[in-house]
Amino acid sequence: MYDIIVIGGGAAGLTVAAGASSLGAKVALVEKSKLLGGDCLHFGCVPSKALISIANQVAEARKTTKFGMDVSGDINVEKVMEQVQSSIRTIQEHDDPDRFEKLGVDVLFGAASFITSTKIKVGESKTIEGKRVVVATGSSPFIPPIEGLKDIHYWTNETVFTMKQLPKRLLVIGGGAIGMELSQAFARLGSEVTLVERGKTLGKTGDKELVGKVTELLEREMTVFTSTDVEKISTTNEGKIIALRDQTTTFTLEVDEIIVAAGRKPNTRELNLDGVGVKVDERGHILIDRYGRSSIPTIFGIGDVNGQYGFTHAAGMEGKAVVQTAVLGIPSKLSYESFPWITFTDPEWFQMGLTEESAVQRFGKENINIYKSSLDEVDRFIAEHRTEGIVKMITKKDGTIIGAHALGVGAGDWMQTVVYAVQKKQKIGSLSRMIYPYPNRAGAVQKTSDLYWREKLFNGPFTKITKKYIQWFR
Ligand SMILES: Cc1cc2nc3c(=O)[nH]c(=O)nc-3n(C[C@H](O)[C@H](O)[C@H](O)COP(=O)(O)OP(=O)(O)OC[C@H]3O[C@@H](n4cnc5c(N)ncnc54)[C@H](O)[C@@H]3O)c2cc1C
Ligand SMILES: NC(=O)c1ccc[n+]([C@@H]2O[C@H](COP(=O)([O-])OP(=O)(O)OC[C@H]3O[C@@H](n4cnc5c(N)ncnc54)[C@H](O)[C@@H]3O)[C@@H](O)[C@H]2O)c1
Repeated sequence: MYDIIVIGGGAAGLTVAAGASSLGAKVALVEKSKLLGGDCLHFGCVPSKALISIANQVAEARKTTKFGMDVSGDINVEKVMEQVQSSIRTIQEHDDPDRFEKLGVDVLFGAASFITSTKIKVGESKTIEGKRVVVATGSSPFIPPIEGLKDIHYWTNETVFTMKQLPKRLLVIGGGAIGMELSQAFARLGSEVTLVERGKTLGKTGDKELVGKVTELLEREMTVFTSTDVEKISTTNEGKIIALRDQTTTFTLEVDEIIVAAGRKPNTRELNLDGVGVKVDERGHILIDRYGRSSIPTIFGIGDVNGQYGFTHAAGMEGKAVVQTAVLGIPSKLSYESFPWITFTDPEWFQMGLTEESAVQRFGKENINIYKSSLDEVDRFIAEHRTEGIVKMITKKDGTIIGAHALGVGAGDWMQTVVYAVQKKQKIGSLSRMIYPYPNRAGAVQKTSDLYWREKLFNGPFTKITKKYIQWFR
């Protein structure tokens, strides 16, 4: 009898397996594919960031023509993907089954499903038993029911990182994080990209002002259609004919290849959750309480499978909390307070907490302050000719940060200071009091947080008092 059975060897499952066994629990980790690491390593974060980095290098190299460099020619995508795969292989070593076996974890390969709430079938014939079961089976690409799509070849995040030929004309369906990141990467590698989003905006949950700016920047490199549906796809000798419909008209487009990035679906179908009484929502996500427990309290659902926040760092946070709850019996809440994420477009888009719209709705306009700086006011970005972007911080009247958003080169890194401040319950003023080595990019945070003091100085009684004091001191 295991103390814990973990189903799924991705970001969430590996965190639990390593954490639980290091506390001395008897752990089994079951993985359906041949390798540990999950989506993030094999088809997600790692290959996409490797691809984005190469695409950005190509874009930067092309810019050097204006300094007299002779940069021309086409990209060999097979070679690009070789480098992408080599990034995966290097990180894979960290997720080697041997490492987990050495930690005391029994690693079993095969698809898992529930027989009872404590008995798990692995592959065709093996059965194991555990006091607690953590389901961390992740998610897969959702393929929308578009007429003609299933009859043609298309790419998803599970296949695209093995592409061998750069498409001349590429359609990307879906303007979420995957769609935005991959569209820009392929546009920079040399494809003519059309990005189609059926919703009103790209990155739908974002702060409206930043969504507008990201869209504007992407539109410089590709065609973007929002509020547009793909109605039908057919093929001819020349390519794929895409029938599109926006709010007023229908029109067609011809492309060579299609990437589908239209959302995710949880991997719960084959688990027999229904058979053991684990409740799921209408899309199949495991319904959990604030400790990550399902409707059967000894069964947990963490990572993409619970449909909360589809990020590796969410899976990690949930995994750590569940180790404490399931192994030590000390309930630890999953906490999404001050949860940040980054869309790795260039420039990067950082988001944390409330947007301006949601803050106004929640607290009322009169109860919040908005502090904004444009990157064309920050020396480093000016020096580098990379002034496209903005920092926006939203606070309560007392300076408590309730939202932080940024678009800018490297924003994902330099906005981490704000994450730390929020987690340490520091107000916006304390960000202004730090020393920022000149001219680092985090200077954009300083510039924005300085606005808080400036406002206090000019709108409060402080200047009147200091004036009087200086007169007296003279
Ligand atoms: C293109 C792309 C880019 C991304 N970029 C980022 C990023 O930059 N930053 C970020 O934070 N997040 C990113 N994500 C999201 C991130 O990849 C996921 O949030 C993360 O992988 C979720 O981890 P998980 O453990 O829940 O699932 P996974 O990592 O998918 O792991 C689930 C594992 O369970 C296994 N499994 C499934 N069913 C069974 C079964 N029945 N029995 C046994 N094993 C099973 C699977 O084979 C898999 O190994 C990206 C995702 C994609 C698709
Ligand atoms: N940088 C990152 O952290 C990062 C990067 C990539 C992915 N991810 C994770 O992966 C997941 C995002 O995946 P995604 O971008 O596929 O999903 P998503 O749900 O974020 O976006 C999918 C988009 O496709 C649109 N769509 C759906 N059907 C459509 C259709 N028929 N025609 C046109 N548009 C259509 C939806 O309106 C939606 O905006 C999230 O969990 C995200 O957190 C994170």
